[in-house]
Amino acid sequence: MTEKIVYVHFSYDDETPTPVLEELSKSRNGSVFAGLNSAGWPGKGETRILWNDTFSGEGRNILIAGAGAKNAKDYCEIEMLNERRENARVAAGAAVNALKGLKVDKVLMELLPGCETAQAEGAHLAQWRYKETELAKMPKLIEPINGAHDDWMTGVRAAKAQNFARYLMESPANLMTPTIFCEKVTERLNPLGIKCTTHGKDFILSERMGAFWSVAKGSAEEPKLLKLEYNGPSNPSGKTICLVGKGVTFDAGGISIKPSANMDAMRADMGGAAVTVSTIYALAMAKAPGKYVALTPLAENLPSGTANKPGDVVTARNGMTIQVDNTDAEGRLLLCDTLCYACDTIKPDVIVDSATLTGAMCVATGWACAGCFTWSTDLATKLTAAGVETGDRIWRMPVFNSHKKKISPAQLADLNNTGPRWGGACNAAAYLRSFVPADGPEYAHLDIAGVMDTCPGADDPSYISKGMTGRPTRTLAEFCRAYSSSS
Ligand SMILES: N[C@@H](CSCc1ccccc1)C(=O)NCC(=O)O
Ligand SMILES: [Mg+2]
Ligand SMILES: [Zn+2]
Ligand SMILES: [Zn+2]
Repeated sequence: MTEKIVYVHFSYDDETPTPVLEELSKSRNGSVFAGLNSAGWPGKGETRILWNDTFSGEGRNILIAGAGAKNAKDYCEIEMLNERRENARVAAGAAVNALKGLKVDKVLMELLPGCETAQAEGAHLAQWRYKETELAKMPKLIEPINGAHDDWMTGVRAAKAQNFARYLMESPANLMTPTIFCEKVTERLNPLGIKCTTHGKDFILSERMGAFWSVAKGSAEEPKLLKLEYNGPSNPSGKTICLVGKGVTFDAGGISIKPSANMDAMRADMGGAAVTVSTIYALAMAKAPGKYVALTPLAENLPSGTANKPGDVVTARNGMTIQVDNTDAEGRLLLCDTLCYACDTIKPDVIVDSATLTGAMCVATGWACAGCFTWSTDLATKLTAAGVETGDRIWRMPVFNSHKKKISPAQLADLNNTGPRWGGACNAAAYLRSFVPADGPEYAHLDIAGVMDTCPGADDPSYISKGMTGRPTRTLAEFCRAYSSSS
């Protein structure tokens, strides 16, 4: 059987083609424009398919996707986006989505100058599915027709890293336990020269991580602390970046059990760990400069006879005592010990943690962006700038001493692991901040609970199919690249 190929081209909102599409139509006696005039030119993110266009010479399957406004800005202040590149991501994704179930072997995509990376990202993020049977319905191969192949490959790698995070997050909790997570990550990352070290229960206890252990002891699954180390070919900044990611492979809430509706989504409560390891994966695939260490504490949060009970007091690695009034606020218990461990043993210049930490973050910003909590304006600016480029945005949130006062002191301990509902994401950030010494590394906490999965019914962002998103892997990788490249 002959290979089924679809050529993908682009047009703009004012019903004008790209120069390449214009030439193509001319060479086919105007057949493409004739087809588009009949079908109607596609709007942004829409597609039209001209099957077996035989008007002149060789028959060709041609898909035209709408790339939005011709004069889209490189920085749109209202949307805080590189709009031109985001439009390219959306258009490339729409093209791939439109070919679902049509038994397409190969997509050959026109490259838009300056948007090659974004197109590869949109196309390859759109192509990915968790289920093999669904993946089989998508176009098998996506290749560029013309132009900057290196930039295209940069996008292919970025999408591959985010798709790895999606795989880790989407996997059912029985198939992605702390042990399996470490195995899967090591299997994928070790061949790229990333040192992967898995620590178990004994290490966690011997390192006095009492808060982390208090959550883990409620489950029969052994907790793990996974450490990744990647050194690029050079390190222009001379700095060490440490990434930390919450890895709760299932969060039932513990004794403060969650409602059963949609509890299955809590298989992705290890999203912070997934995007953290996938960022290191992206950097290593790109042979990016810099020195990086990633730490992901992994455990299950279940109700059981050995689980934390509301009111229990546990002691963190730094000696601080914590009253566990809500066992569902477990992420900060894993993270606080890991932050202390990072400061003590790695002594990094900067720490960025990622965590599906609070329902309050979902309420605050929904699916639009991750929340960034930091006392470093420089770090907030750099993280925000990375999101503008990748289209996977970061928004700075407040974390003040007034938030800290809501959780400390507790009645029976130095800190409470929960506080008032109001400002819940900020209160959690203030809790975490207490574990990074003021004279220690620069520090930012990303609450990624809102961007964990897609927006039901709205497919937001459009180039990511329904389910767990792997966000903001590409933004973290972009931040790391920019941070490590600056002197
Ligand atoms: N696991 C965290 C966050 S749960 C937030 C969420 C819910 C549904 C879909 C996506 C994310 C947790 O348990 N936090 C405790 C809390 O917010 O009270
Ligand atoms: Mg999972
Ligand atoms: Zn929880
Ligand atoms: Zn959780």
